[in-house]
Amino acid sequence: MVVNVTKICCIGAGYVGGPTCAVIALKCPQIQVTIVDLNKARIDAWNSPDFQLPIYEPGLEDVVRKARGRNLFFSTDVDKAIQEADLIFVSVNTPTKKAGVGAGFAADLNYVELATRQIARVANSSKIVVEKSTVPCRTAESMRTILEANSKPNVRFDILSNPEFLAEGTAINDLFAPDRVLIGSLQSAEGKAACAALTNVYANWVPKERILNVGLWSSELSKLAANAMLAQRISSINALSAICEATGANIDEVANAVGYDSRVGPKFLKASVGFGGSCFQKDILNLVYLSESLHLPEVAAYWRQVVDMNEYQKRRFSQTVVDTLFNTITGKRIAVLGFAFKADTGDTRESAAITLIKNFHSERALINVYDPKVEHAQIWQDLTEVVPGSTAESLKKTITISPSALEACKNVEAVIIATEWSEFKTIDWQKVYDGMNKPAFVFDGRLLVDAEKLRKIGFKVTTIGRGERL
Ligand SMILES: NC(=O)c1ccc[n+]([C@@H]2O[C@H](COP(=O)([O-])OP(=O)(O)OC[C@H]3O[C@@H](n4cnc5c(N)ncnc54)[C@H](O)[C@@H]3O)[C@@H](O)[C@H]2O)c1
Ligand SMILES: O=c1ccn([C@@H]2O[C@H](COP(=O)(O)OP(=O)(O)O[C@H]3O[C@H](CO)[C@@H](O)[C@H](O)[C@H]3O)[C@@H](O)[C@H]2O)c(=O)[nH]1
Repeated sequence: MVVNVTKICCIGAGYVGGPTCAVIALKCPQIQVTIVDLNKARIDAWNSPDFQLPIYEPGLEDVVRKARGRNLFFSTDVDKAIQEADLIFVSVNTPTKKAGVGAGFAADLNYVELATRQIARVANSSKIVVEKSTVPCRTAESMRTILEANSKPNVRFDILSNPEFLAEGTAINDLFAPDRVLIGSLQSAEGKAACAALTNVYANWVPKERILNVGLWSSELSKLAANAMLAQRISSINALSAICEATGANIDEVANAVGYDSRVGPKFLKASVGFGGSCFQKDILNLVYLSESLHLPEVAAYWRQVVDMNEYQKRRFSQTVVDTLFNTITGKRIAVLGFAFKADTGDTRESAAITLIKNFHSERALINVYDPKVEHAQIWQDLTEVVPGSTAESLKKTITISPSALEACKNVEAVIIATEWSEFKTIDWQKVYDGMNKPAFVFDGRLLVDAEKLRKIGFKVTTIGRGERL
C-alpha cells in the first residue's frame, strides 16, 4: 500500500492534466511528476524549448518554466511513467457519446477504460489510481473491477475520486488557491489511507480545512452537481434576460439586485449569448442520462431544461440580429468579435460563437471573424464540423479570419460581440464607426461595452437583456 507519494504520473496532458500537475510539481519539489499523453504533438509542445505550450492559460508558462526539467516531465512513454509512479491521475477526455446506447447524453468512458486497462497491464507495484476526469457516478467501481481483474500478484490498487474544479482562463489562480479540493475514497482503512496520501500532496499548499474527504460516489456526483448548478444560474439569468428585453427592465440591474442577497451571491449571474466550454453541456447531459437510467424522468427533465434554455438563448440572439438588420442578412457583411468560449482562453469547445456563425452563414451572410488567441486552423475545423458538407476552402468564400478587431469591422453592417475579451472594450470605437457602413449596428452578447458611449458615437446598439434598443 502506498502511504507516501514520491512519484506521480498523470495520464492526459490536456487542459486539466497539464496545468493541474504542473502546479503540483511547482508546489511539491520533493515529488517527481511525469505527465504523459498519446498525442506526440501535444507532448512536443509541452517540451518546446521556447515554451510554445499547447494551451493558452495566463500564468501557466511561468509555472512550467520553473518546474520543467526539475521535477516536472512530459513524455509519450506512458508505460514507463505508470511503472515508476506510486500515484496515477487519470485525466483523459470524457466527451459525450456520439453513437450507441446513450448517444448524445452519456459520457464516453472509452478513454478512461483504456487508460485503466493500461495501468492494470503494466503496473508491477501497488498504486493509488485517481479519477481526475469528470465521470458518471460509480465509474470508480468499474475502474476497480477492471484493475482487480487484471492485476499482477502482490499489486494493490486503491481508487480515489479527485474531480477538478478549475475554470479555463483562471486555471492557475484556481489551482493555487482552490475553493476546495475534493477527495472521495472508500471508507475502508485502505481507502482512508490512500485518501490521506493524496491529502498530504495537496496540503503542501492548500489549507487543510479546504481539503474535503468524502465517499467515492459523493465525490463523483458533486462534480456533476457543481457544474449543473453553475450552468443553471446562467440559464436562469438568461431566461430573465428575455423578459428584460420584452419589458424594458435591465438584466444587469436585476442580476445585481438579486445577487446582493447573500443567500444567492453575485457570481455567475452574467447574462450572455449562452454558456460554452467543454464541460457544462456535457456534464449536464451526463446528469440527465444518469437520472433517466435511475428512472427519475422529472429530475432528468429539470436539468435538461438548463441546456435547452442555453440553445434558446443562442437562437434568440441570432434572430435578434436578423430582425434588427431589416429582416435579412443575406449578402451583408458582419463582424464576429471573439471565437473562444470565454475570454483568456484559446479553447473553442462548444463556443457560442460557433453556433452564431453557423446561423449567420445559413442566412448567407458574409462574415469576418476575429479572436486574439484562437488558432486559425481551429476556427476552420470548428466551422466545417457544424456546416454540413463544407470544407475550409468552401467556407472561405463567405467567411474571413481577420488579423485584428479593427480589420474585422471594416466595411461591415454590424459588429457582434461573442466573447468577453477585454480588448473589445478598449478598441477605438470611433475608428470602428468611421470604417463601417451606416447605419452601424453593434450587438453586445456579453454586456461588455458602454452602450451609451457607443450610441453617442452614432452606433445603433442592442445589448442582451436590455429593454432599450438601438
Ligand atoms: N477543461 C476543463 O476546464 C476541465 C475542468 C475540470 C474537469 N475537466 C474534465 O477533465 C477531463 C479532461 O479534460 P481536458 O479538458 O483536459 O481534456 P483534453 O482533451 O484537453 O485532454 C485529454 C488528453 O488525454 C489524452 N489521452 C486520452 N486517452 C489517453 C491514454 N489512454 N493515454 C494517454 N493519453 C490519453 C488525449 O490525447 C488528450 O490530450 C474531462 O473529463 C473533463 O470533463 C475539464
Ligand atoms: O456569469 C456567467 C459566467 C460564465 N458564463 C459563461 O459560461 C461558460 C463557462 O464559463 P466558466 O465556468 O467560467 O469556464 P469553464 O472553464 O467552462 O469552467 C466550468 O467548467 C469546468 C469544467 O468542469 C469546471 O471545473 C469549472 O468549475 C466551471 O466553472 C463560458 O462560456 C462563460 O462565458 C456566462 O455566460 N455567465
